[in-house]
Amino acid sequence: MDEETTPFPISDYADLDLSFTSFTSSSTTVTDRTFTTSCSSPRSSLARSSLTLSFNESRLSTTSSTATSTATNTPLNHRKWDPHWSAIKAATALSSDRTLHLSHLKLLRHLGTGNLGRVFLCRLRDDHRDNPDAATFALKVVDKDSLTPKKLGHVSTEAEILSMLDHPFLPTLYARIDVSHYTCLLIDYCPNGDLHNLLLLQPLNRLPLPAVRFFAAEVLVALEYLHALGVVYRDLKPENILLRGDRHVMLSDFDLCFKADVSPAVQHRRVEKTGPTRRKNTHSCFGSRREHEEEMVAEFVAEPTTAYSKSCVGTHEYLAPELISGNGHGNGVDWWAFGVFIYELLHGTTPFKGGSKESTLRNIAASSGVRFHVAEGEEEGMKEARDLIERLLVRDPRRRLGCSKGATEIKQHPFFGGINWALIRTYRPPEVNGLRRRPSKPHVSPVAAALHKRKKCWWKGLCHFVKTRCNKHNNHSNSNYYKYYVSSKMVRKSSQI
Ligand SMILES: Nc1ncnc2c1ncn2[C@@H]1O[C@H](COP(=O)(O)OP(=O)(O)OP(=O)(O)O)[C@@H](O)[C@H]1O
Repeated sequence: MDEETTPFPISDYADLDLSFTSFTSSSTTVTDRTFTTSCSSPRSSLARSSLTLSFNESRLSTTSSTATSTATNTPLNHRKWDPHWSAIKAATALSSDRTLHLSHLKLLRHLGTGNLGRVFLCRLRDDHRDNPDAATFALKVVDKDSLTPKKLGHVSTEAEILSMLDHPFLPTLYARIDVSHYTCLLIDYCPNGDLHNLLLLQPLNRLPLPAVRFFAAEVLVALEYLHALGVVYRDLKPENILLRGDRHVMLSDFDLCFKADVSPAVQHRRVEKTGPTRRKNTHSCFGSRREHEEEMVAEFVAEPTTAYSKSCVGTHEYLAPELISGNGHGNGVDWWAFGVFIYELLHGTTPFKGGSKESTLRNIAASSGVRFHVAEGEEEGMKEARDLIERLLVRDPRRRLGCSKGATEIKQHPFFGGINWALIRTYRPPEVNGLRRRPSKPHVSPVAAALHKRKKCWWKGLCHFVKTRCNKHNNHSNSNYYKYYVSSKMVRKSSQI
């Protein structure tokens, strides 16, 4: 969107008034699939049709402790050159405390509304036209006054988890800005929507198997990282898988997570070597016999083994049986949800869906595995996909794939055969309906960009000069004609550069 045409009036510095009147979400829908045991407050942000954030930031920041900004300008060493951090650094270089404030940001568009607040597309006010993506972010704005204490707890959880993350398939928290009764979280913007919307664009709402394998593999890696931090996600579903500009995934929504202790360890496992050269003949006094060669493999296991929670949260169709029974659950709920997730990407619906939410819960509680309709001449890899889903949707978490050794054992399943896990972030994402590769923009060197800027300034100056001269000498001149003349000249001029 062209920032000059943004409909949102935002005053420049002192009195910051972020007022929004239009709230039709362009590409996202708010689903009602999320389930928590809490009830909404009457002042819930969802119930309101518009939002106005109106406060004086400068007054607050000098007189009150409620205006704080954290987590800015502290990139980890390996991310020092991330263009987003450089853009923030450049934008805050002139502020006295070198931290990011809301006045550094310009809101461009409303992206969507969740249980806790609204999310906006925003960019740094400083012009970064040579790399506009670097200055673009998503800002989650939570009005704390409108939330119940339970939901306020979810906001804290989300902010805490976000501040821990440093992974290509998870959001980076660039800044947390607390002003008045608002908490604002600045994270990566994902311009390609979410997997739920992508599914809706597919024939029969199903993704082709290679695309399912790709998205599932990336989600698996992200879940593995979360588990290694001791975080149980508990809200896996296509709606929460956003797609970045490069079409890789980004998990979002961490308000339902819970945190547990982890004790990562390297475990050793004996495996049989395969292949024709892996057998050897041994000779003894009892004759000769063929033996299988074995080798020890070291596996990194980092699962929150002591994770245990009793609260029933999540999305009906994705809830694991132990979550519904309320007898306590651990990280296994994520592996159950992972099975439902792969099923939904492949079949366009979830396996236990009933006519109502209650019947869905009953179906899950009574489930004894998942049944498939096996079609003739099915796609290659479907057999492996079915097997993986069956091993994930196991009622008893102790027997469920992933529950003893975590993601490692899921990665070894034949469905993911051939994936080089260490390089997955460099894989080219699948091209499916609604998610095509954009032709890359021609690279403009910084020198050419600076030259272009100078030429534009020169041309603007000339136009201004001509305009003032025309006004001075010809008060009767047709200003429409002048505008047409200048703008058509500018178009021609700029297309030459
Ligand atoms: N980083 C982002 N980039 C682009 N769009 C986003 C981003 N984060 C959120 N959105 C959009 O904004 C909407 C609201 O997001 P939000 O995380 O607040 O709530 P939610 O996903 O509906 O979940 P919940 O209600 O459980 O918090 C989402 O539906 C999503 O489409």
